[in-house]
Amino acid sequence: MVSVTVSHLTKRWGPITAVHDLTFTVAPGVVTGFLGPNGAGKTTTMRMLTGLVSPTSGTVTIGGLPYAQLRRPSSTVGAVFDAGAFHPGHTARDHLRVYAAMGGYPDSRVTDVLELLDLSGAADRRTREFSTGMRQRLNLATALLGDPRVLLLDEPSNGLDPEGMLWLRGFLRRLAGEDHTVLISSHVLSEMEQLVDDVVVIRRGELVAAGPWSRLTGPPAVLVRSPDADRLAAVLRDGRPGEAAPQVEALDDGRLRVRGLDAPGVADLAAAHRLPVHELVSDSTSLEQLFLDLTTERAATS
Ligand SMILES: Nc1ncnc2c1ncn2[C@@H]1O[C@H](COP(=O)(O)OP(=O)(O)OP(=O)(O)O)[C@@H](O)[C@H]1O
Repeated sequence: MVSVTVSHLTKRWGPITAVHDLTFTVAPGVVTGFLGPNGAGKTTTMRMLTGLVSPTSGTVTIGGLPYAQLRRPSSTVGAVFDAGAFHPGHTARDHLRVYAAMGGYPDSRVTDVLELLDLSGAADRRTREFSTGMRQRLNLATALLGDPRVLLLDEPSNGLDPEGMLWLRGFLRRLAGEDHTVLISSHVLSEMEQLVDDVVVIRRGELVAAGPWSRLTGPPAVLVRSPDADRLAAVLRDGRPGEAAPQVEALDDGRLRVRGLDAPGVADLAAAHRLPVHELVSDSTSLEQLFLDLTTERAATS
């Protein structure tokens, strides 16, 4: 099991401090989201993890060693940065063969990763015909040629459709389940909700929050709309016998925000009291708000 440890990492580009005194750990066996708004320093950090950019100060170790001291870096760390740097006339198999030869991996690995990434059927098609989702998978296949224990993905969800996102989610979950260490950056918090276990949030190159997703977001909330909101609020506040009372907040738009009771629980209580429910959704807007609160200037001054 290989952890990635970032310690007091700083990167200055001339007068710009892209990353400042950043310290965090990425654990194996979980998917960690690396979150921050545009320009926060995610790409710069990811590049420092793979030795593509050298830090001004601070260190990065992978399984206890700096990247430069890894015996076979591409069999320890696989990284996916920009999508689509393929020769348009090459087939997927051609592309992977070139990279396998560079890494010193046998051709059988090409067949393995094509299969792993659901690309066997497209192996002999030219990459110019590939969709965004297929390009992403070919990028992943390239990164996984050396069967690395650590996978770094910089904004992999860019341009992916819902089906592509669902596939990516399943794939990364599987890797984490096999004790891989997975770090995935994004500036879209809602896309990460179903995908990551842990988060590292940065703003202007500095750490804002790190830890399990659930600690960051607090208990999940649901939003419920009823024409009889006041009575429903009273019923929900009473909760279920023998359980902690849910928190209920009346919102300006007439809906109630409920914490401490899930959507089926809210629906069952409303039904038991014959109260009509016109809408019942999980509260994802609060996630975006949380992200904004964490990463905007207001957070810095409050
Ligand atoms: N090669 C470079 N030379 C000079 N400045 C750079 C360089 N690379 C990044 N920067 C600056 O460092 C800061 C952080 O950029 P970075 O690309 O790491 O952020 P990011 O969080 O990945 O953003 P995005 O989500 O937009 O990709 C920005 O101000 C950017 O302009």
